[in-house]
Amino acid sequence: MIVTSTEEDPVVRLDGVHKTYGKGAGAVPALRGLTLDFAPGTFTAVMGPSGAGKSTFLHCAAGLDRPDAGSVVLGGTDLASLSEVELTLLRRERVGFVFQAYNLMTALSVADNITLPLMLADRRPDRSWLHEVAERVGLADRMRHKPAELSGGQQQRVAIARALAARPEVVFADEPTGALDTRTARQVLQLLRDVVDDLGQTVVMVTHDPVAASYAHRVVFLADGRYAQELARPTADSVAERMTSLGQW
Ligand SMILES: Nc1ncnc2c1ncn2[C@@H]1O[C@H](COP(=O)(O)OP(=O)(O)OP(=O)(O)O)[C@@H](O)[C@H]1O
Repeated sequence: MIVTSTEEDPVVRLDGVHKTYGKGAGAVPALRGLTLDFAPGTFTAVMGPSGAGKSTFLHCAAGLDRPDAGSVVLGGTDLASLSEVELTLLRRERVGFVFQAYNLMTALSVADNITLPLMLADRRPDRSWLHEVAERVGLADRMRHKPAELSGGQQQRVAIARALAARPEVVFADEPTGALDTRTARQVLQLLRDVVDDLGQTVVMVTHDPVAASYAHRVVFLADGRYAQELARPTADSVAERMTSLGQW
């Protein structure tokens, strides 16, 4: 298990990232010189008080939005050097996403949802990898079902399988267990941890929940749009304690 890495290049590196919404008197600075990196094969939780810049960080890191200043390098590619089309392709082929609301296509089967990113990228599915992913998320016998026929936890596991299908360099998860009950949430979090430990996937998860964060190798705390501090080998208690020391959540 890799907890931190000093030798390998990070999968994602943000350096001095600034992002302000709006202009003039109404301008809201969301990121104010954020520098942060994520080593390969690690699971990082990103936390911080409301308004700390977590969503903005995720959008900039995943190439969904562009910083005003500073750089984001993903798998050796400086995102600022890419055109909009190239950025779309990078998101499709090199990044996986898991959202709170699953975001599955209701008309498609589980199997088609999982392979959708590959179809969009015009890539031939790697059958043995898809089989491994389906087995791992425990849905191999549900491939022909529609999302509405699955529980919330199962739908989120489909979303995780979809995120893994293209073997992305990094998976970004935004409150992936926010809509799930406690027991189901723990299963989904353990699944995320397992894909990191067993498959070497890199996962970055934004969360408000100290229990969710405790499944990560490392918790990074943001405050006022900057890196504030971090915690290795977190427990729910140690995360909750740090949260209180960072002020109002
Ligand atoms: N589209 C936008 N237009 C204007 N201001 C925005 C926009 N998006 C975010 N902000 C502001 O930027 C700051 C950081 O927002 P962000 O959503 O990144 O924080 P967050 O840590 O994810 O917060 P939360 O935990 O409440 O979701 C906040 O002050 C927010 O109001």
